[in-house]
Amino acid sequence: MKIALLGYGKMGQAIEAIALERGHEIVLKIDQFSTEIPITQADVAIDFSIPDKAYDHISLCLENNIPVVSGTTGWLQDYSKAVALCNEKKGAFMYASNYSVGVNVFFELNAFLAKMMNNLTQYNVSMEEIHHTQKLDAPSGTAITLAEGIIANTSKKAWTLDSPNQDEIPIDAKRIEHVPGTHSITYDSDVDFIKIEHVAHSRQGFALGAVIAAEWILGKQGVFSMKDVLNLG
Ligand SMILES: NC(=O)C1=CN([C@@H]2O[C@H](COP(=O)(O)OP(=O)(O)OC[C@H]3O[C@@H](n4cnc5c(N)ncnc54)[C@H](OP(=O)(O)O)[C@@H]3O)[C@@H](O)[C@H]2O)C=CC1
Ligand SMILES: O=C(O)C1=N[C@H](C(=O)O)C[C@H](O)C1
Repeated sequence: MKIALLGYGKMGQAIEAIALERGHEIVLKIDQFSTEIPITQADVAIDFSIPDKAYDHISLCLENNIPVVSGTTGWLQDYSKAVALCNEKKGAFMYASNYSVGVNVFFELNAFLAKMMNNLTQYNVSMEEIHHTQKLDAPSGTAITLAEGIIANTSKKAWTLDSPNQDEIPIDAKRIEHVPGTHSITYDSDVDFIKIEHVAHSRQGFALGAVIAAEWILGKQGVFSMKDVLNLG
């Protein structure tokens, strides 16, 4: 498979290593200095860039009938536009806030736990995410997906980085050198707390998941998520 890497930073380079190991070819590497993107050289594109560029990358791919897998976070105000363009062009597009298998299992666990905790009003829910200091967005895309999982299964209506009101889930976004990605959810009461946590040891899990998603999307038409790729039962 001929892959275009739209964004060739920490994730782009981790994806390149795994894609080459799996027998693929990298035909384009785009960074902030790239002046043109000859996307039609590629069979599939993988976008891990910056929030301000993600929609431009995705729409360029869809306009040129190139399937695109995006992992860039912090651009979701344009997500519905990307979905509409994909449907109009009969293209193939996937976004996931986190491509690792472990986090996708964690998303399911989070939803299950939220459902159980819904009527237990003595518990207060909160979330913490920790990432490296170069991260541009806060909270992380993964934290937003986790918050959406809680909102869908409880009376909570929104998340906040500030002091929460009764309807809100507080998210504490911490930035610490070299941390690849840690997310935890805590339900605290006067007598105990329940905490679930996912800790990434490195970027390998995100990168492998993105390459598997790119292999999977080739030849398909539609708007997909990582849930479509993984058979979590
Ligand atoms: N969904 C998931 O599983 C994961 C998502 N992410 C997300 O992926 C994104 C990238 O993360 P990461 O690789 O760590 O970030 P990096 O900062 O290491 O890489 C970003 C890349 O985008 C490029 N870039 C910057 N400006 C432009 C521009 N104007 N046009 C084109 N490219 C540009 C940078 O170029 P240059 O090198 O020249 O600066 C760099 O190659 C983030 O949004 C992050 O949150 C990260 C991990 C997992
Ligand atoms: O920027 C990162 O590094 C990461 N970003 C993603 C996010 O915002 O959730 C996924 C992962 O946690 C690493």
